[in-house]
Amino acid sequence: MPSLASARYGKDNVRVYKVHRNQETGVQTVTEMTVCCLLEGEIETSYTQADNSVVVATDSIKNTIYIKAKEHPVDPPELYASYLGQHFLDKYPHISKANINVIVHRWTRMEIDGKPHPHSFFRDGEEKRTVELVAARDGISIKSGIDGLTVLKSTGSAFHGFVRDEYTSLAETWDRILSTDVNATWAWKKFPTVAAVAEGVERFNAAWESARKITMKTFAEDESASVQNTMYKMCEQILDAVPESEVIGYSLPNKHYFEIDLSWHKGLKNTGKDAEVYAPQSGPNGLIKCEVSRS
Ligand SMILES: O=c1[nH]c(=O)c2[nH]c(=O)[nH]c2[nH]1
Repeated sequence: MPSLASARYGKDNVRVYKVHRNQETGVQTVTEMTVCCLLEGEIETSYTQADNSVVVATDSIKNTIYIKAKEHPVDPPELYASYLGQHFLDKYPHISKANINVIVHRWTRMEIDGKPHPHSFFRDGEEKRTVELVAARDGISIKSGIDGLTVLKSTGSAFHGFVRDEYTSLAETWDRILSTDVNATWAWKKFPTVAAVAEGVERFNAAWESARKITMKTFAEDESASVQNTMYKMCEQILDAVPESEVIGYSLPNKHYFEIDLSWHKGLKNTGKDAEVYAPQSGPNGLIKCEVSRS
């Protein structure tokens, strides 16, 4: 006899834009996000018995996403997601969990003639700020993150000493190109209430800035022995910088740049210390992940 093992539903890809207009200075500030909201609870009969009396329509969920963005600040996204998630628990007794994902897109203020422009912005990269939040009856779990921060260093990275056997063709290297699209997350200790999220709310933007700085500084300055070792150093530092974080995670593709032997053409030297022109690879790529927690 089949039984419903798990179920959640809601609205995905809800695009939201909010502007704040400072009436005194005339300066406007904008936020653009993509929101996903999926509900769980006593909703089994909607699947098993066509009982729609337990269904908050996904259209109403979409409306709620807009209304909560109007009623509350959307910066930081962790606080907005908390208000949104808690709303579904407060309003509908049969809903036990609201899973909220927020992706914040970059709109960076333009500088015109050396001055920040009051209402014009540009997209300075596809990097996103992310929030994965679960609002439940026993509290609010939040994982914040960075996604799609593309970085490259042209030296200061090595990879040697790895297993060599009859499957190995990769040469050891003491100087290689290192490039990746950073996905980093930091999970917060559970918050008992929205009020606890709101109290000391500066923690969220401060953590995002620290994580971003640590990621870039460590990437740039570490004499990397491997992706594994460099990412572990990043995790250690974020745990230190963000005392309320519990688990730091990284997922890093190793985007390969291959040397090209051009010696067949007039003896051109383009390998080893003479390598200048490389072939960036779109795949396959390495994929290295880890999570680091406090022991
Ligand atoms: O930093 C690296 N880690 C690996 O595990 C690995 N494997 C590989 O082929 N190249 C690399 N580079």
